[in-house]
Amino acid sequence: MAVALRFPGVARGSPAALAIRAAAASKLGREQGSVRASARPAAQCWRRRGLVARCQTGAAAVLKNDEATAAQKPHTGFTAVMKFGGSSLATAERMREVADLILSFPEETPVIVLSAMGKTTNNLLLAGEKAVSCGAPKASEIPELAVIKDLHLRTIDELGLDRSVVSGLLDELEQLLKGVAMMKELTRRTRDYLVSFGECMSTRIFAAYLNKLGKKARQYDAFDIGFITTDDFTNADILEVTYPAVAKRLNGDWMDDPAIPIVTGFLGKGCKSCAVTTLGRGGSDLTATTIGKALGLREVQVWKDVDGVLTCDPNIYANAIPVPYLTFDEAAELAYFGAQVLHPQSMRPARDGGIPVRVKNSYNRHAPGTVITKSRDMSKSILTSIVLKSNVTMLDIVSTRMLGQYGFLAKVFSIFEDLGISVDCVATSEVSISLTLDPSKLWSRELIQQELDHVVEELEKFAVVHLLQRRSIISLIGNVQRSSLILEKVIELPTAFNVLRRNGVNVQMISQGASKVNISLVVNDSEAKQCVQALHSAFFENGFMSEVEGADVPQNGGASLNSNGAIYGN
Ligand SMILES: Nc1ncnc2c1ncn2[C@@H]1O[C@H](COP(=O)(O)OP(=O)(O)O)[C@@H](O)[C@H]1O
Ligand SMILES: N[C@@H](CC(=O)OP(=O)(O)O)C(=O)O
Repeated sequence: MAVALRFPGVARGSPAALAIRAAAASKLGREQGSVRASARPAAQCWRRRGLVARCQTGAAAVLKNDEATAAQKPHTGFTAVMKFGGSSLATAERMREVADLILSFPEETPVIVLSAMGKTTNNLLLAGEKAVSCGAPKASEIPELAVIKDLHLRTIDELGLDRSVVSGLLDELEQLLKGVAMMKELTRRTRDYLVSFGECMSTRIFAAYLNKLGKKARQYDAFDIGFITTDDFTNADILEVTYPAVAKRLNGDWMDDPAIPIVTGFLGKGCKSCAVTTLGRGGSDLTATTIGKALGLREVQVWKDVDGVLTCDPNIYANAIPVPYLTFDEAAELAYFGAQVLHPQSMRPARDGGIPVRVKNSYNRHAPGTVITKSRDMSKSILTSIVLKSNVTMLDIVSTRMLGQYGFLAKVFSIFEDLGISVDCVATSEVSISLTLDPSKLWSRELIQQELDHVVEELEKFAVVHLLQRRSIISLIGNVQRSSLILEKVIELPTAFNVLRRNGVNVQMISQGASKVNISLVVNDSEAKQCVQALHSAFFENGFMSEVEGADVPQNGGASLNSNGAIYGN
């Protein structure tokens, strides 16, 4: 895969372009011919996987991805990324503690990634929604704006900083809300610009505070240092060009004038629009792992308000316990299926770069946390965590044709493809299929009832369709090698299903993905929490794990269910 490195102001064929070409080639130990340096006029684009990035004037050296990253890594004084989420930065007191925590690792030269303070992102979104209908004269009086101003100014005062650190941004924010109020609309693009104020303010405050403590720090807005994304506002993807650009900027600045970088999480710059984009809620985790990969660092630490990744969401069940080790695959699956603790995409750069991720508790810094790596000793592991994803839409589709007809599944999936709707869990037989629709995709596309009706209408041309809403997916994230044991436990007496039945829970679908890291059960939303609690007790609290540890267990493909999934009745 090729990426383009741009060097603004360097003309094609100029001595500088030739020098870049020669330097890149020699760095890679390659023939000069394998590296192309060229100049391109402003507004010309380079294309990658169909995505187009508009670039400034500059020369482009085309290298392979990993080589490009290597070429950008002549030096790094940096050792790790430390990311702190909103829950770690809720007040001035918390900012002090986080600064103290960072300074308690004098051996580290970290890159710091910060989210917005506390609930600031939610408050910004609420303020934006209220601005749409309140009328321009009232925009300054939106209560959430007052909460945001109060939190940030109070924090500045309590930390003994100058209010000018954020006063300009607060004025701009108020102007923006007035603009939204005048226009009476909040587009996704404006929404991203609006929420960016949270991270822009928290990083400025924190950098100023570290400087005040005598630790030299430099604030960065991610959209200004090479975080280039797609233009999918509110849910943008990071483009490959980001890695060399970010490495070049952070390493370059460090070499010129060493200072701890304090980078805004969650934000990027759209490749075509050049506007501020966001990476989806919780996206600062992804910013952190992206920087970790770009700089080839030893590890990425994400500091939260819990003792690591837990066996289930502690808000659903207080008996959840920390999981000490996870693989990238397990963590990605866990995040994708709804564990709010990590951003679903955040494991990708870490896995690609082979950078371990450590989930730690900023309120309990000595707790060991969770270490996420490429592989781990799975010999004693069975079930790792139970995850709940609520408000899911499920479809039961039964072919009206006889058995033996081919093309049924293909037809079903081509409809979803045509309508651009993403499917989550699937369980199938030859003539019927149950599936759930990915709610995050529904949210980001704001899929409306009309569209769902359209899906059903299309499917009804060749099938009987039941649309079932307000369902929950309960995902059992577990050991690849012992999925059959988990299934036995789920299905057979005297365990989980029995527990579920005793609790009157009707399991409507079971699906086991091909990766076998994940077994999913679909139940009604109203029964889901009770179901998670019952499963947690059955698996984690009744000695089951220690009972089966080391037991001679059959490998994949449990007798009860087809490994590609099966409908379990309704
Ligand atoms: N399996 C889980 N393990 C740990 N935390 C979880 C899990 N599922 C949900 N959570 C929730 O995720 C929260 C931490 O994630 P998040 O709010 O994104 O933190 P931060 O804002 O600090 O990045 C926890 O407070 C907890 O309520
Ligand atoms: N502030 C953004 C981004 C983020 O990552 O936040 P946190 O780290 O607090 O989950 C959000 O609330 O979505």
